[in-house]
Amino acid sequence: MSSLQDKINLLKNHVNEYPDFPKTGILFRYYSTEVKCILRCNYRDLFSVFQEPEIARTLRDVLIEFAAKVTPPVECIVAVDARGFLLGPLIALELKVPFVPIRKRGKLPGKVCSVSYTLEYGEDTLEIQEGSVKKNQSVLIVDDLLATGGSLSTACKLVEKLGGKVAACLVVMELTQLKGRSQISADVVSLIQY
Ligand SMILES: O=P(O)(O)OC[C@H]1O[C@H](OP(=O)(O)OP(=O)(O)O)[C@H](O)[C@@H]1O
Ligand SMILES: Nc1ncnc2[nH]cnc12
Repeated sequence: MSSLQDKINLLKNHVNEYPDFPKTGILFRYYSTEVKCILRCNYRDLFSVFQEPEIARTLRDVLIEFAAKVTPPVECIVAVDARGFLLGPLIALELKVPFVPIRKRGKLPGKVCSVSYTLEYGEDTLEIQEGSVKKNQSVLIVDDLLATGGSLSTACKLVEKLGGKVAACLVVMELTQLKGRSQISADVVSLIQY
């Protein structure tokens, strides 16, 4: 039986990396005022993990192990468009709690709550459906990757606007040099750090 660290190392070995995606030298470069330099980050593709069912099963098991330990116990899983949707429902089904999506602007029907955030060039908006998270519900927010923290901190704001309590954020990968976790007041757990 392999240890938790063995499983995480196995996952790390199955995340494919691409140096110049989506565009050579332009996207996935981050300006961080903290470290006062331009960082070029390889694109980390979580989909490669899902090409091998045994590795995907390992990812699911590890995420569930972390999610089950969150206090107060998780009552709702929220995940961020789009790669977060690979993970959120897997955990929600096992924990027998609802799954709620946060999507990019204009993708969710019905009444929505919106929060905008700044990107290196421009602005983006994330949305959640009104009433999808209940008042005081203990929420776990899930995503594949934490970079600058813009997406995850905006997701926290949306959950809080609906009256939910962010118990923790869980990501598979964290680009630590970008210090994204400093944007988030809730606990942040990452499985793999680069
Ligand atoms: O910490 P941040 O700087 O906000 O970056 C992290 C976000 O970037 C990626 O999503 P992306 O917007 O590329 O969308 P996708 O999942 O639809 O590919 C990733 O899935 C995270 O949600
Ligand atoms: N380096 C990266 N790889 C994959 N997705 C990302 N989203 C933001 N930065 C990323």
